[in-house]
Amino acid sequence: MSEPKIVEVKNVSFRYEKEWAIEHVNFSIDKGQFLGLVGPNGSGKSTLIYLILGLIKPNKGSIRVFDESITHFNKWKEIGYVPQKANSFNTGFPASVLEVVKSGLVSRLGIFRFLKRKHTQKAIEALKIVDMEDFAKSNIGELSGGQQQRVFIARALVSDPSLLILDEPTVGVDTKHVTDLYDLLGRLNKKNGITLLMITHDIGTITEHATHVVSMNKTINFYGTSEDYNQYNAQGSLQWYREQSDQAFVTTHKEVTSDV
Ligand SMILES: Nc1ncnc2c1ncn2[C@@H]1O[C@H](COP(=O)(O)OP(=O)(O)OP(=O)(O)O)[C@@H](O)[C@H]1O
Repeated sequence: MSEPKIVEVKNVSFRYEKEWAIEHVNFSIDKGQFLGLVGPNGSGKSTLIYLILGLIKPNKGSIRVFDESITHFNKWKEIGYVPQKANSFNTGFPASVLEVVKSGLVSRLGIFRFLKRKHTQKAIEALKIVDMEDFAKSNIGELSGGQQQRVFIARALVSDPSLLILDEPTVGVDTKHVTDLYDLLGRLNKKNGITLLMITHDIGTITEHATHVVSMNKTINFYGTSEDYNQYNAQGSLQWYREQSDQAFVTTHKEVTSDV
């Protein structure tokens, strides 16, 4: 029997007011995948993430996370979330790196439980994963954009999630540190076994890091492996889909004729 999906989005449509923000979206994420979600501004990427996080409800279709309907799901510690522009603290922001990471242990129910020593220990462990333990006592506002982003990843990792969702983590991070950030994400995925879903505008480089890609503009234009996405881009969508349907025809034809 195949393993249950980590995320399963089935025929989902959502509108904020009159306009549909996303329509008939279908895709799933298996355990261990690193899925890059790409698309132009306003194409519905963040909306899709809010739906997966249960923050808004689909008007049509259904979503399952960890093999449970999103409407009943309550194991939120399984999901770490790094929101868009998390790294925008100014130098005056009065919180230490350790405090920011510990705040990731506040549950969605708002129970404030993070003052215990073991929680400090958990936060330090999360900072170690992102190579930021030396900055535990620093003020968050004193760090660079890339360093702040690592702290926010540590904040999302502090509850040991199996799925990490990141909304454009490379925005505001300089080129050298973008490479470091991708190395970190690769390590979390391959070494720590964390499934990743990441919104990005790095269309040129995402396939070097992600195993799978969803490209959307309200509806899904492409969903498949990074290898196939490179071919899809190289050939143009029309040619690519033509070849796919030709191949499907040949396969089906072979199956049918060999059955005769
Ligand atoms: N709270 C809201 N109320 C009404 N419309 C909204 C709201 N949030 C987003 N929208 C609209 O929904 C559509 C999808 O927006 P969304 O933020 O999901 O796109 P996105 O792909 O994440 O964009 P970006 O790459 O710019 O972050 C856009 O047309 C946007 O204007």
